[in-house]
Amino acid sequence: MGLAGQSELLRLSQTVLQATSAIVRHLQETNQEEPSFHQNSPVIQNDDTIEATRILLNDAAHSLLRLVNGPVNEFRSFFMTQYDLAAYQVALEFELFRNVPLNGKINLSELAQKAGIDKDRCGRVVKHLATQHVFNEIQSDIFEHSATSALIARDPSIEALLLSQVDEMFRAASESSTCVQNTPFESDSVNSPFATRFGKPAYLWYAENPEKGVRFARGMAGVAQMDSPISTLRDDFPWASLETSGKVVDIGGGSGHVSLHLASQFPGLNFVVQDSSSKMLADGQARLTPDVVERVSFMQHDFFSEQPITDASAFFIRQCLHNWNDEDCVKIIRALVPALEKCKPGTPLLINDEILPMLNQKTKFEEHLLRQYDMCMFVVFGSKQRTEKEFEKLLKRADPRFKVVKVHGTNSMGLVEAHLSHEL
Ligand SMILES: C[S@@+](CC[C@H](N)C(=O)[O-])C[C@H]1O[C@@H](n2cnc3c(N)ncnc32)[C@H](O)[C@@H]1O
Repeated sequence: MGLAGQSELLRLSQTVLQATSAIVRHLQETNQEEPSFHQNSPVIQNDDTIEATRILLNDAAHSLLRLVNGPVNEFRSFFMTQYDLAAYQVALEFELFRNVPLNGKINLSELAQKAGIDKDRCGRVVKHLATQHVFNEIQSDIFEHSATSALIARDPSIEALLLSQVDEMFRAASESSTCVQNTPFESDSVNSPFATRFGKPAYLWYAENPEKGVRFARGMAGVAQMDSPISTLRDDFPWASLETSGKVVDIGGGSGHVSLHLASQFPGLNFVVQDSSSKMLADGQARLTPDVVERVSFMQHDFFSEQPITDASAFFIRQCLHNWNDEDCVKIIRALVPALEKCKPGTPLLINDEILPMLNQKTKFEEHLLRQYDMCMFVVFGSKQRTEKEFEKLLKRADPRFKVVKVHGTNSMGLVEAHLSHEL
């Protein structure tokens, strides 16, 4: 029994019921069909309130099941997780998702033949996945897509994302403790599980394996669909308050998809996309649309070198610092100081990254998702996600005159606004 004499299990199940009822009401009020596992099932169109309800539901349902299952049953489900990944690895690598027809069905012999593998292992993999509603086995040895498997078949960026995770990242993750054993007090791209497995840091390995690099980059578009939508950025910061014709410098901006989006929303602003990769910059240049072509430019720049633009209205750096350890981040931020000293006082440095919550600031469900990214950064780059305080510490280490004036944004991505005081 809980503190108030009420059953904790019932309290959690009531939360599950209330949250589910709110979602069903939302579907009815907005004339949406309920989702099913069918391959053409609609997905729930959320607004912010329903998204908050979905999080509450997940948190309560997971806690409820964990309590009812108890630790032994929990570990019975967990300790073979790597074999779930093994099934995904085979299914993705041998294109089982593509080979099951959308809006049709296929028997096992034909599927194995198309995949070019033996019928026995093909069947075991698909049947394993079907137990998680990834594919439906509609009759013995006859399969069709489920909503989940159909997404992989339809969306190349999701397929690429999953492939790079179950291929190189899964292999890299398995070297995590070896990496820490090798360098117990040092973590960077050279001393990362990825480098332990592949012999070099991820960015060098991808440069030498361009087909995997392209797959990785395509997968990043899949991540943006799930977790770091750039659409919310428009409202996360008062961009329109920057001076007219102001210049926003998008540091490590890749091919500039964020600047292109913001430029289309704020016709009074100009953007300079900086990146070390000439390939990405050329890719962005080729994607300029007439409405922004005059206002978005591209510049090759290494963010460890002194920032050359000294008349910016804002410096913006998105999802770059989480790829680097603290020492490197301090160098990246410090390279901006001479430029900020020459810009107008109050010129914002905007750091757009996931922000790890303080204890109990978020539900366990949400914190777990964020900490999965943190472990991902450790495995791939020997780097980390940070709390607001950790960002503040980095800024102060780079220059004690930095002050965090506000943290914008309410979803998993935050926008830390820092100013450099011009007084000594
Ligand atoms: C995770 S991506 C983020 C891209 C973009 N800001 C976004 O949010 O989609 C990191 C970016 O940092 C760039 N990068 C890596 N090392 C760099 C360096 N030394 N100088 C400038 N850019 C660099 C990469 O080329 C890549 O585009």
